[in-house]
Amino acid sequence: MKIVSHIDELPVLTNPAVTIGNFDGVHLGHQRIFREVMRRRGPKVVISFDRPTGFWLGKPDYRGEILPLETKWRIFERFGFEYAVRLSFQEIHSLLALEFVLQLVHRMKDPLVIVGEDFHFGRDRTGNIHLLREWQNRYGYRLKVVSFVKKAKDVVSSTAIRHAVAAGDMELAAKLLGRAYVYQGKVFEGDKIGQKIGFPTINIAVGTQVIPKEGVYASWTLTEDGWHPSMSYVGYRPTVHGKDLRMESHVLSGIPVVGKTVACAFVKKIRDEKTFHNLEELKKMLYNDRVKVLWTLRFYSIKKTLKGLEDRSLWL
Ligand SMILES: Cc1cc2nc3c(=O)[nH]c(=O)nc-3n(C[C@H](O)[C@H](O)[C@H](O)COP(=O)(O)O)c2cc1C
Ligand SMILES: Nc1ncnc2c1ncn2[C@@H]1O[C@H](COP(=O)(O)OP(=O)(O)OP(=O)(O)O)[C@@H](O)[C@H]1O
Repeated sequence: MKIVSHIDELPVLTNPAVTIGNFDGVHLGHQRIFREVMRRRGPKVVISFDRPTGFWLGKPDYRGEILPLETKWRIFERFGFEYAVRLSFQEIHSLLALEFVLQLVHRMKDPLVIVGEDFHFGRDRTGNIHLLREWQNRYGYRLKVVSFVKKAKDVVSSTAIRHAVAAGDMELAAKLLGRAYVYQGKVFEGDKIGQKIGFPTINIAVGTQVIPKEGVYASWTLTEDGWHPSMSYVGYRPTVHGKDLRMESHVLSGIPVVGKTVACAFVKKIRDEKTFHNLEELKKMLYNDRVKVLWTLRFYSIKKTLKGLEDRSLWL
């Protein structure tokens, strides 16, 4: 997949199928659009942003990215896109809807634009599918609107997924995403207390993705040597009077973990975080957690957890 940073850096494309959006998460709704694009013969183009617009606009319900920033582009490639335009928000947010359409048709001959029902674009989100429909003949493109994907009563949207993750509802997040939520981050050295009590942990630096609610999770942790069943903790470590929010993963097999960056697929929350009187009590609880996690993961192989997106190269 060729990635460019402006539409006018694309070669002139004939009959391309083009889609536009944040696509944070590449959730089930986005996937329906991508499948529509892939059914077409012409070059396949995705136009997206360096970071979701919610981040730049400082929306109060924006809690971070769903996908690690680079992973989103790798998943586009995996879906079969041949070209990706990686626009910076600063550049695009002041463009009028019409200016955007003109840029598009300047570089593309008879493009087919494929978007969802609630697609908005251009300055102040003034562009929408009604305008796009109206302008089709005048500016020389075709429009295909993909119907909205819903999961029973649940709306599939990046916003809903961010909420689910922040609330610790990993099963809902996975239902809307079509795979488990994955957090990726750099490893840093902790205080080594975990080692002393027989539960060494990988400490994952907090980055810009949505942070799951404080608690303990059944998870899979990806290191340089593959995915490992694990139990992960998000919280302030009240038992040891911790100060900052930590994300830690204990690999159940105890295999020494290598790598500067790891990824953690959160499968299911198994309990809330607790304050223990001492490390002995915490240790006892960790043995219980281990049993619960092993039991939970019996039903979630890594293949079932990530639905074909388990390649290391997508996440690290
Ligand atoms: C599965 C798991 C569950 C945990 N649950 C709690 C908890 O409920 N309360 C708490 O204070 N710390 C909890 N911890 C965090 C431990 O206090 C922490 O791993 C320990 O302090 C080691 O930190 P270190 O790696 O920086 O040395 C948990 C850790 C893991 C791996
Ligand atoms: N559930 C869905 N079904 C079909 N298409 C969808 C769905 N959700 C979003 N889309 C479409 O995907 C494209 C990209 O939209 P965007 O990434 O902004 O999605 P979003 O999930 O609605 O995000 P947000 O929650 O931040 O508004 C748009 O064309 C949009 O209409």
